Amino acid sequence: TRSTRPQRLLKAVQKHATRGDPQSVISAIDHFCRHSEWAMNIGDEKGSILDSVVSEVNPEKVLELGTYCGYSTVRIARLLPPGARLITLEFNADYAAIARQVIIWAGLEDKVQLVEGASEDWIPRMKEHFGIETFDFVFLDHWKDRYLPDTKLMEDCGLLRKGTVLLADNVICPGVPDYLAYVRNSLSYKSCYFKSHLEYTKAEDGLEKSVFLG
Ligand SMILES: CCNc1ncnc2c1ncn2[C@@H]1O[C@H](/C=C/CNC(=O)c2cc(-c3ccc(F)cc3)cc(O)c2O)[C@@H](O)[C@H]1O
Ligand SMILES: [Mg+2]
Repeated sequence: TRSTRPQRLLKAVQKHATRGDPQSVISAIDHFCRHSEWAMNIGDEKGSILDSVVSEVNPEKVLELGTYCGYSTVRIARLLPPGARLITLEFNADYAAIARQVIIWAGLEDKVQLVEGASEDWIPRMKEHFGIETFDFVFLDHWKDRYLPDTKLMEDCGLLRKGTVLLADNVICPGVPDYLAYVRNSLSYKSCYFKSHLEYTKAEDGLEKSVFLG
């Protein structure tokens, strides 16, 4: 049977990227998506904004919602200081399998814990299962109608502390109107918009950075 797009993306990484070199993995995926097949990775333009926010926060504990093929997982993990940890949640077994291989090819498996499961099931278990008190940085890039309920769930589970940074992809395209209204109007967040473009296209998209005020 015909291979899937994530399988072809992984093949491109294993063919063109140097094992243990995260930047070459990032470049191989961006080349594949720009010249072969579009895929919903954050991409190089928004990815540079993600890099700058991660570098500014310099987080010890990171949560990513929606691993997909692991592109943003690699972008974030490559910037983390020694001892820092990234937990990424992915409930599609096929995508999780591809992402695991991409993360291993980048040589970042020691910094990343990929959990195969749904955010709503695992957010409430972060403390007892992973010994996580609070997260320093959260990247939201899963189903767009889940950004808001999962943010409220993280608040209710006490996983956000004064200063935790939430960074949300696709706030324009496909768009997350309910989430945007919440973080921009809530007195518990200081929010700002980074205008950019939808990955590998000229369409407008952007990232919303929201700092939890406690
Ligand atoms: C049920 C909620 N909980 C979840 N828990 C764990 N993993 C989850 C969850 N939801 C979704 N996922 C996973 O996250 C990923 C989903 C991402 C959804 N992203 C998009 O739809 C998206 C879509 C576009 C896009 C933009 C313009 C288009 F014309 C077409 C597509 C661009 C993007 O950057 C996107 O992120 C998948 O790997 C999915 O299996
Ligand atoms: Mg996205």
